[in-house]
Amino acid sequence: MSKPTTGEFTKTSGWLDWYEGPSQPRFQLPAGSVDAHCHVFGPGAEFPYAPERKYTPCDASKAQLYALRDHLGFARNVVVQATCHGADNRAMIDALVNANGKARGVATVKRSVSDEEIQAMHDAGVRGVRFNFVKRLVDFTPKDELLEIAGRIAKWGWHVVIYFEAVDLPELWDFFTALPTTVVVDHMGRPDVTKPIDGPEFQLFLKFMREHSNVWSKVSCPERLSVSGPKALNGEQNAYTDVIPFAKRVVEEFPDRVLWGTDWPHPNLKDHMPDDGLLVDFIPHIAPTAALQQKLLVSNPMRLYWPEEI
Ligand SMILES: O=C(O)/C=C(\CC(=O)C(=O)O)C(=O)O
Repeated sequence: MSKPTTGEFTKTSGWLDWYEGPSQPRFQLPAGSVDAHCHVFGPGAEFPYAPERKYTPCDASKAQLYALRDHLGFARNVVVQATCHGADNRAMIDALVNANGKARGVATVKRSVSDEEIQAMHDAGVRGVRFNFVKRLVDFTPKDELLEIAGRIAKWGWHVVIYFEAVDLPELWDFFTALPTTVVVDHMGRPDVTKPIDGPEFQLFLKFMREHSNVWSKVSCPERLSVSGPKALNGEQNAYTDVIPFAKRVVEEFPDRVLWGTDWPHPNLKDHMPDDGLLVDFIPHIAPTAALQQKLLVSNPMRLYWPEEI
């Protein structure tokens, strides 16, 4: 992979660029595996970052993303609109239409989006919208506006991806359970992994999935959730052990409703930038059997993003 660039934008202070020269994973991904959560950033010179953004990243282009896909052994990607591009989906869509059908996308849209625009995004490969409730990333959007969007995109068979932090789930519960589509939670709703897995916070998340069969979860981002590490660097084969019980519980209890993604280029990490090859080696710790791996990496994402091919 080529080096990260910054273009004409100035990166947020302390920004960590994605890891150059990731290792070759020891874990061999099943054929047809999908990286179901990753982003493209710009390049800013071609697709400028949104004026309302809360951070300015280093560039992370479609070519660099697809080089990583091939290096790690993934077959396909789901490119999720990142907040640094606001509701301007051009960089994400450009990545989709240049992927030979091997990428689908999740967009951010405003209430003002037209049916023609939704149809054009659908034709490009978009299959969902993302509602972000992480306060450091976005300004508040009224829930009636989001519900209206969810109702409209449901007609295209799209789903809603939600990103929130565990402490906010009680307050968001009524809204989330009113959504009319499949709902995909980013990074297990960001559990605090220093709290007990059987404590009220994570149990509420499990109840959310248990009582609502339309709710799926990405069991991604151990590098973001981990407190005690060790970090996926320097050949570490047992990284992020504090996250394993949480992700494994979700995979084992809901094997047909889980997805996995690299989260490349790992926006806003402050502590370290993981070696993506070692992140792939984390997968068998949370999905220990071949059957669970097949569902997590192939059957589930195919059912959600490429149902016409199965
Ligand atoms: O990459 C992620 O999923 C997480 C992010 C960034 C993000 O969601 C965005 O900018 O849209 C984060 O926690 O900063």
